[in-house]
Amino acid sequence: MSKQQRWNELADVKDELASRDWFPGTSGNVSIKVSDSPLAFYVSASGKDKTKRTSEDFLLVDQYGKPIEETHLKASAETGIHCEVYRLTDAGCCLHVHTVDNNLISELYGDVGEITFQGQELIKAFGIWEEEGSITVPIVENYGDLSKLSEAVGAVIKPDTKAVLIRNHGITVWGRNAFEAKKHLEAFEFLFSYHIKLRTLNVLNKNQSFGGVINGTTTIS
Ligand SMILES: CSC[C@@H](O)[C@@H](O)C(=O)COP(=O)(O)O
Ligand SMILES: [Zn+2]
Repeated sequence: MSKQQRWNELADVKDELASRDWFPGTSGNVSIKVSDSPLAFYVSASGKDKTKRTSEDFLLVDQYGKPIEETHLKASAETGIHCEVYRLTDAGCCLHVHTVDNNLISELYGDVGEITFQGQELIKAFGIWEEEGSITVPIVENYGDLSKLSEAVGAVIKPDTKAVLIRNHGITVWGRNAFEAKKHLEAFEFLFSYHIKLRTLNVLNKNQSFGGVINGTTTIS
C-alpha cells in the first residue's frame, strides 16, 4: 500500500473516533505503520484539533519518533509510546484516546495495576473464543516525564497485550491494522462502560446480587 493510502486510512479512522467525541480538548493521538524495516509511521501532529481533517494532520517519523521528511510540524508529545508499541508488538496501527470511562477504570484499578474482563461476548473482538477466556489491560501511572511514561508502557506490554491504560489519562490500544485497532478500542470502551455502570448499579442495589467485581475481574451471575 502507498504512503498516501496509509495516510487516508489513518485520517478515516481519526474521523470515526472524532465522530464518537473521543478527542476532547485536542487530546488523543493516532499512528499507522508505513514500513517495517526500517520502521516508519505516520503520527498525528501535536496539539491539533483531532476532529478536523487537514493536510497537516500527520508527519512521517522513524523508530525514535524523529521526523523523516522536512516538516514544520511537531510530532505528538506521546510519539514515544507509539514507538514502544511498534518495537514490542506486531501493531500496524496505534490509537490513543481519553474518555471518561477509560479514566474512571484507570483510577478505580490503578492501585491493582490491571483490570481483567471475563464472561463478556465482546472479548471475542480480541480473537479470544474460549468460554472462560479473559483479557487483561495493564495500568501504568501517568508520569509527567514522557520518556519515563513511554518506558513504563513498554515495560507492561506482554505478547498478548492489546492495550495499556495510563492512570487518569487515557488508553493506548493497537491492532495489526487500522480496522483491528479500532475494533479493539471500541470493544475496550464497551467493556469499560459496562463495568462502570455495573459497579454503579451494585452500589445502588447493595443487597442484590446480579454481578460483581472480584480482584479487578468483572463477573456475571
Ligand atoms: C490537551 S490534553 C492531552 C495531551 O496532554 C496528551 O495527553 C494527548 O493525548 C495529546 O497530545 P498530542 O501532543 O496532541 O498528541
Ligand atoms: Zn494523551
